[in-house]
Amino acid sequence: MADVSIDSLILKLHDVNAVKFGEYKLKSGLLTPIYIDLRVLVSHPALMNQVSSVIYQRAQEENLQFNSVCGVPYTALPLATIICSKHELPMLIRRKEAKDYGTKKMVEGSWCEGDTCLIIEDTVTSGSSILETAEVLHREGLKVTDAIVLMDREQGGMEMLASLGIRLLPIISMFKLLDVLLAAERIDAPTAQSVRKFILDNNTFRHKKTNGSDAPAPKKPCVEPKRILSYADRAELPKIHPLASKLLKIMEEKKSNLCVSADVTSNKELLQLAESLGPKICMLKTHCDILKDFTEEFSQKLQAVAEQHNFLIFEDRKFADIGNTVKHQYEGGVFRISSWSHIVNAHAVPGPGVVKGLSAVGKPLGRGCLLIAQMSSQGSLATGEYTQAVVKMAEENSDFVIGFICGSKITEKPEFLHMTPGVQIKAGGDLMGQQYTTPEDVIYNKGSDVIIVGRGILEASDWLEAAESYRKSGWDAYKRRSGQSDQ
Ligand SMILES: O=c1ccn([C@@H]2O[C@H](COP(=O)(O)O)[C@@H](O)[C@H]2O)c(=O)[nH]1
Repeated sequence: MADVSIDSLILKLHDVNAVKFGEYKLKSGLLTPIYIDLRVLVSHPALMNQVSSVIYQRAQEENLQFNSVCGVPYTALPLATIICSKHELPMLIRRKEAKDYGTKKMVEGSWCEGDTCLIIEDTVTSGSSILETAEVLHREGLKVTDAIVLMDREQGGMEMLASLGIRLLPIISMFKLLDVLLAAERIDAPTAQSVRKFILDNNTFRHKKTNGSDAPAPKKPCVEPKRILSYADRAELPKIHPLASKLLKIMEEKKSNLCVSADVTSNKELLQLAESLGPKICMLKTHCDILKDFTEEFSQKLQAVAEQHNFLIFEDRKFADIGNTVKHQYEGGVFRISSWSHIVNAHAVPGPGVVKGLSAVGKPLGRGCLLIAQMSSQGSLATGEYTQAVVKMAEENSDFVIGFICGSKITEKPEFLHMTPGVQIKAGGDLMGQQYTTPEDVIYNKGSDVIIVGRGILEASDWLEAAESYRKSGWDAYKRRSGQSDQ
């Protein structure tokens, strides 16, 4: 990053009272225990310059291609001005109200039809201000694909914008800010905890989409919607990984985006589950280390059932060590996972070495890997900047990484598959922090591709009936999303 580290930037923002703790009202009317007031920056020119440099540097690091820059009025306007002036970039100004004289334009500046404009924002909660600006720019014939924000409150803005084709790139995310202020003893642990709880409890995207009849009608996207490719279209993409292509074809053929999480503890039960639910699923997820009697013979039988019913096996091993260690864990030991599992997954925490190690074993076998970009459990640290870094890691290793474990669509690249656990017919949770959302929410609202369901099926009195009901919900949501609903 630019001249300053993110940690010192956070402390400087706290010094100038741009981060306030107490009780404040958000644009939505909601009371919040933390308020980010970046309007104060105009009185601190050195800090203003530092913030502008960090934003510009982010655009450089991401290699963003754009023709102009537009700051969301008003706080981000001077930031955009400094960046454009220093780097001689064309700037556009979005008016909040049209003039009632002269040109009556809503956007000031010059541009050509089809130009791409980079949006800059100071703080994001729901993403609605960025969306309003993007809509105005779009009406003027401009494209918006990316927005850089200094402070992401991590309350669903990123997901909402992603669902409309705008990637949000945050410099500071709320959880990072809290960690830094806590470590520097600027706030105490109960304050940090109460803010974390507020953020997790008030996700504007999840709330709007899952709140049924109380929720306001979803805003019609005014940003040019990207053409929604079907699973079958995506299976034929020139850059698609062969295993991802195979899975997409299975999904289309079996009309199923259901992955059953086979969290049972004996070989016999697991084989029974695979045999009975095989026709309903595109993928079976295992945790081989919870089986009390795993044998190589069992793994061979499981492969035969997968072959017979045309589904893939995904061992949810969540590798998270250095490359050399995961290579051994994947290939050897009691489980010899690479010999029977088509897909495995990994945390990105160790850095790209974890993918290199797994890829050394899996790539020659035609296997694929999912990176864990988000988790369904409450308080997960895999959010914001971390999630974005995981997407980048996947893009850099797309010869082996075929997609993500995530809560919602996190990249617009159609070659990557999005798979979401924490799914039940009713939203809710368990006593150990698991959070559930519905098949409709995951596939239709959040744009994921595959629902991963465990106890929603395993605890039902009739596994087959429950699996069919999840298959149907997931498939109907996909059909509605791609505008092919026949309901
Ligand atoms: O973020 C994650 C990642 C993995 N899982 C796994 O999915 C299943 C979910 O089981 P349910 O019974 O449907 O809760 C389970 O195997 C987890 O290990 C997840 O839940 N969240």
